[in-house]
Amino acid sequence: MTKEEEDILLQEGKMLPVMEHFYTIQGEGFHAGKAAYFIRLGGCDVGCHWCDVKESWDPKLHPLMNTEEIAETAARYCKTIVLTGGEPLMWNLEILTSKLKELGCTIHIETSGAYPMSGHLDWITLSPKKTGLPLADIYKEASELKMIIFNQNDFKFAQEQGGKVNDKCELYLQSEWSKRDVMYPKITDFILEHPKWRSSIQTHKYLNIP
Ligand SMILES: C[S@@+](CC[C@H](N)C(=O)[O-])C[C@H]1O[C@@H](n2cnc3c(N)ncnc32)[C@H](O)[C@@H]1O
Ligand SMILES: Nc1nc2[nH]cc(C(=O)O)c2c(=O)[nH]1
Ligand code: SF4
Ligand SMILES: [Mg+2]
Repeated sequence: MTKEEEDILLQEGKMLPVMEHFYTIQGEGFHAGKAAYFIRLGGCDVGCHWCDVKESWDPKLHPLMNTEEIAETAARYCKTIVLTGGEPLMWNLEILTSKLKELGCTIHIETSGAYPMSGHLDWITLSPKKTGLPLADIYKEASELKMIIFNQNDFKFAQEQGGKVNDKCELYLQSEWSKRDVMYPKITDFILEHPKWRSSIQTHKYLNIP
């Protein structure tokens, strides 16, 4: 296949760069503890210096896979699918999510919101980043807001972003992993003062699962 032919299939969402796909337990946020099949798409230019999957950033390092085949594989394991990355909204998710819906799946997405929404998404986990702010449309659609706390300034950013989401959106503070010993005590104090927020912990890292 030529580069041009590949680009067309990517634009149409018929093929997608898949870094990895695996059956595990959702570790974070509202659905923590739930079995889910994760599809991690390559490609992200948001540039979080503490990102725990920097290997995902360059999409060229990840093989293009046939979208309908990846959907069929996922749905054989589980009907809860988590699309993540990288930044999954960099890609056209129409075909992937249509196929997953046809197979009876509920589709969750983990996103920074920095790219336009596409496809059929049942649960949107929005995790805004200062280096690539969410586009305006996603705030009214977000199911949960998951703010990463790396330092004290991030509480202010969390409150700003919390003011932009819809009323039904669940609000979470999650410490950046390497700062957890310092930041969870601060997150605890913050939540006791602002009880509409809840804490989220990357439980999969304690369980030693993907
Ligand atoms: C790797 S990102 C991929 C999806 C999307 N790019 C995003 O940032 O939402 C998945 C989730 O992990 C969070 N995350 C990434 N690195 C982290 C770290 N070092 N500590 C805590 N959470 C982290 C992100 O904020 C996001 O909520
Ligand atoms: N178990 C598990 N839960 C997760 N929740 C969000 C993740 C992600 O990287 O998007 C993630 C992940 O990588 N593993
Ligand atoms: S937006 Fe997500 S994938 Fe991209 S650098 Fe930040 S945490 Fe990593
Ligand atoms: Mg992760």
